[in-house]
Amino acid sequence: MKLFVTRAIAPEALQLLQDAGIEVTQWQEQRELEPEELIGHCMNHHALLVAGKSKIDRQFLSICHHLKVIALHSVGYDNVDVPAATEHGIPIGNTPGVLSAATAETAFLLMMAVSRKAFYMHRRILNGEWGFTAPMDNLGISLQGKTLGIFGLGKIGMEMARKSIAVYDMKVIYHNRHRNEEAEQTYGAEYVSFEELLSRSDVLSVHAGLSSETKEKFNTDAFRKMKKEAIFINAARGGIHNEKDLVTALNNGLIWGAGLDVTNPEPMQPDNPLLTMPTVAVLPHIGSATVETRTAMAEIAARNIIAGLRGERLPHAVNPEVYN
Ligand SMILES: NC(=O)C1=CN([C@@H]2O[C@H](COP(=O)(O)OP(=O)(O)OC[C@H]3O[C@@H](n4cnc5c(N)ncnc54)[C@H](OP(=O)(O)O)[C@@H]3O)[C@@H](O)[C@H]2O)C=CC1
Ligand SMILES: O=CC(=O)O
Repeated sequence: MKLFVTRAIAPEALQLLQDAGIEVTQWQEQRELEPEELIGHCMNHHALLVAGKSKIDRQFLSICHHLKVIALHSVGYDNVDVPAATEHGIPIGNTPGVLSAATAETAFLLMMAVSRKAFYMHRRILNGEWGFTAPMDNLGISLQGKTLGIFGLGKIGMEMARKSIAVYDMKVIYHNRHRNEEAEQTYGAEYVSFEELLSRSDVLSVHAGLSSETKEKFNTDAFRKMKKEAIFINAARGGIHNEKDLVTALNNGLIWGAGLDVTNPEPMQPDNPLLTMPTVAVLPHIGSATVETRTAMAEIAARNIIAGLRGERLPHAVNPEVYN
């Protein structure tokens, strides 16, 4: 059985695949595969492991319908046309859970950095602008006891809630489509409407997946309803906010600051005005990027591939309906 992998992944996972007798070809170039190149490789393979942003759309699936399994090296699956995969009988695997702590850590880091203008202060030092430490200079905003609003309180949101309560004794409110009773019991999280989430949050942290429902949910209309002192954090998908509207909201003082691990589009261009704003911190989509987490993600992806090639149920399938 032959597997094509779209990026270099952790060696521990390659070992699992080899032990299972699977022949692995890894794309080694430091660029994303073009769609035609991906199709070309898939024609000669039985399985695909997608590590990166390659689009698995209906056209790709109709050409590569012989694939027995596609495993994502991510929990998010907005790059896949899941209904089309199910129609073609292809199980799609993802990597939930193992990356929740690391991704929440990234959101937490951004929240702290924005609240104390840390990235901006670093840039000023690099420019030789240490300045005076006068009482009213360089002031940030304290997070102690403030209200954290979570849009999409699932596995990563739970970790964000836990850290924010433990460190800053924050009050957690959230908006999902369904109530998260575990979060309500464990963290005293309060379920609120989307409008209330906007109006009450001191920090609003986005942890929902990207879908037609969440696309550009954070736009001028939403930013206008937020507190002027609020911090907006997005460590989920850049498509959930409208970036031009975010720039305008910050410039016009509709909100105070923003921390982004994900941008719209990616990569963010170096001349983007967000990169020079004092109350903005941007990271290049490194949410799950620790050695431990990426190894665990690769191992789950490998286990999904092995199960799929053996005709067994994937340990983590995005489309379990494929087995009906
Ligand atoms: N920056 C990075 O590197 C990383 C980013 N991510 C992103 O984080 C996302 C979340 O991951 P994870 O926590 O594991 O996923 P979960 O499925 O555990 O949580 C997602 C939450 O979002 C809620 N949600 C989904 N749609 C909506 C909606 N339309 N309105 C309100 N709430 C909604 C869901 O609740 P309900 O169904 O009740 O609405 C659920 O609680 C991933 O999809 C991925 O895009 C993940 C890992 C790393
Ligand atoms: O963005 C990363 C993911 O796992 O989803």
